[in-house]
Amino acid sequence: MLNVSVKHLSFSYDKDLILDDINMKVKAGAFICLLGQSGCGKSTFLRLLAGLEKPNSGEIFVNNESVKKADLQRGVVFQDYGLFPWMTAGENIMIALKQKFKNLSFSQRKAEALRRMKDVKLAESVFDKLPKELSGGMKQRCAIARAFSIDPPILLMDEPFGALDAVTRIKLQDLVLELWKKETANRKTIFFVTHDVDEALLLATDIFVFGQTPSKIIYTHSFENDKKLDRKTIHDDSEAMALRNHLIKIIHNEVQIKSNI
Ligand SMILES: Nc1ncnc2c1ncn2[C@@H]1O[C@H](COP(=O)(O)OP(=O)(O)OP(=O)(O)O)[C@@H](O)[C@H]1O
Repeated sequence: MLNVSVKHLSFSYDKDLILDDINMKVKAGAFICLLGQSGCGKSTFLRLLAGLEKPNSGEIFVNNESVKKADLQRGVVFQDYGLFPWMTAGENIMIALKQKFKNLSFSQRKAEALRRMKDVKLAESVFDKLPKELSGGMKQRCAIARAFSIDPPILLMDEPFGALDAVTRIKLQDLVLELWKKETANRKTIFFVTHDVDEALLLATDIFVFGQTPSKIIYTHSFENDKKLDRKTIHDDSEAMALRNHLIKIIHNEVQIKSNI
């Protein structure tokens, strides 16, 4: 389990300042949801966490070690699945396993890939199918299986369910929560970008809201004792409803807020 801290992080694309002095302390095993308007820099922030971009100033630390480049400690799941189109679903998982577990034989990797597919409720027959033969939900299950197969202590998820229909989205939200919760001793620290406040309320132990560019963190909310809301509470409970409405107003600049941190 790994803690993450972000200290005075700033980042520009050429001359455009996108992230301006971002600070964050995240405890190991937290489920962090990142909210903010389109274009505010959430994906950019995830790319910095992944080590795919370098900050102009400031640093990201994972257990006090500065992030300098991408590595297998941080897995990534993208909205567009990121599967190699020329490989079958099974091969997409096996190639990730090969990177991480170099000593596994082919049959061991195949067995592990099948086990990971079962975890995300994909039938064995999907193993030999190409991504183009799968529905969006199946592709995303495959991408999730691949990310979990290398067992990264930190998982970065960039709007993973943004392209899916409502029912599939609900199923995959439940699946990710189930996978995250079942690792009680070694829970992953998840950073999850979403536009959807309800999704954040359902998944998050902590919510961070980014303002518009140059973006700062303008609001945070942590649930006490990592208590999680269920779907019914989000829609029926007055406190949860008030938080939901408040978050929506903050994201859409309807309330003037400097920062609550
Ligand atoms: N490779 C790039 N080169 C130049 N500018 C970029 C690049 N990637 C993103 N940007 C710009 O940086 C800003 C932040 O983009 P980013 O994708 O991080 O925002 P976001 O909050 O994730 O948006 P969305 O919610 O729409 O995905 C935007 O203005 C975008 O146009």
